[in-house]
Amino acid sequence: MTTLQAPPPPTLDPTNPNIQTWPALGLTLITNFITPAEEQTFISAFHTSTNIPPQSSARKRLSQHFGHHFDYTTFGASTSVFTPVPDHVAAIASRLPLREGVDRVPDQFTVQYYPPGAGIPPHVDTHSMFGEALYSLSFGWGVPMVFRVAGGNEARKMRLPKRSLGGETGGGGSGSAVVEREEGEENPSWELMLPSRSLLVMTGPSRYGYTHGIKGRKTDVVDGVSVLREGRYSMTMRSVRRGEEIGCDCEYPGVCDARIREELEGKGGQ
Ligand SMILES: O=C(O)CCC(=O)C(=O)O
Ligand SMILES: [Fe+2]
Repeated sequence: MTTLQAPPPPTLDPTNPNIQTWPALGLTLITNFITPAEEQTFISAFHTSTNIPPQSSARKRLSQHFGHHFDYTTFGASTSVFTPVPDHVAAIASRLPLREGVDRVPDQFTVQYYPPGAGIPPHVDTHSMFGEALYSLSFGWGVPMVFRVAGGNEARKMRLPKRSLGGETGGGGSGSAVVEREEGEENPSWELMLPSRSLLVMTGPSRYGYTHGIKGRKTDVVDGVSVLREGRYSMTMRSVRRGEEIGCDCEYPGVCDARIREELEGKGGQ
């Protein structure tokens, strides 16, 4: 059991107590983003759907995809596997906060179920394949998400010839390679509680220059009280980059797949 390390203080929206932002990080958390009734719809839909792969272990994460599936070999969107987006998912997508002229309505959706105790290793979602804004809706239960400044260790792992793949039971995120942290490397990190029915929006530094992950543990300390985790669900929403849009010019070349590809191709003498 680990105690939460507090995130930097948020900026509060004077007109809406549900909105907390960290402008320097490009991070926003909106509580009560969906109603309890919508949450129930999502949970029942997940359990009655037919496109969830068989669970290899009751303790592992389960993923379900809508739109172009996430391809765990390219870390991008599948060009061939597509599942139509159900109405309850499209309804949420249509009310996401978009920055005018910058963000597009997401067209790829990954619903994941985390049994109690399950987590997701720290990772950086693939920069080049998806639009900047990543949206994650939490439901069923609240858990803390760990953010850590991506450093040399992440950069090294991303340069390995064969990266670990996160499949249905996943190592890494549904949008990335796994980044395991090595001992002795302690970049600044903190945990942000993602309450059930909240929406997290990652842009800028939190999207490109930080890893995010969820510790696999049975208990969380919330407001000083130890609570047993229950099953948590999330829906990650991304917009797929296509053709000329694929690429990235972020300020974090060390953990940018587009830059790493260029660098490795350069080394290969092309
Ligand atoms: O469960 C979440 O909130 C985040 C999942 C995630 O990071 C991913 O799918 O890439
Ligand atoms: Fe992720």
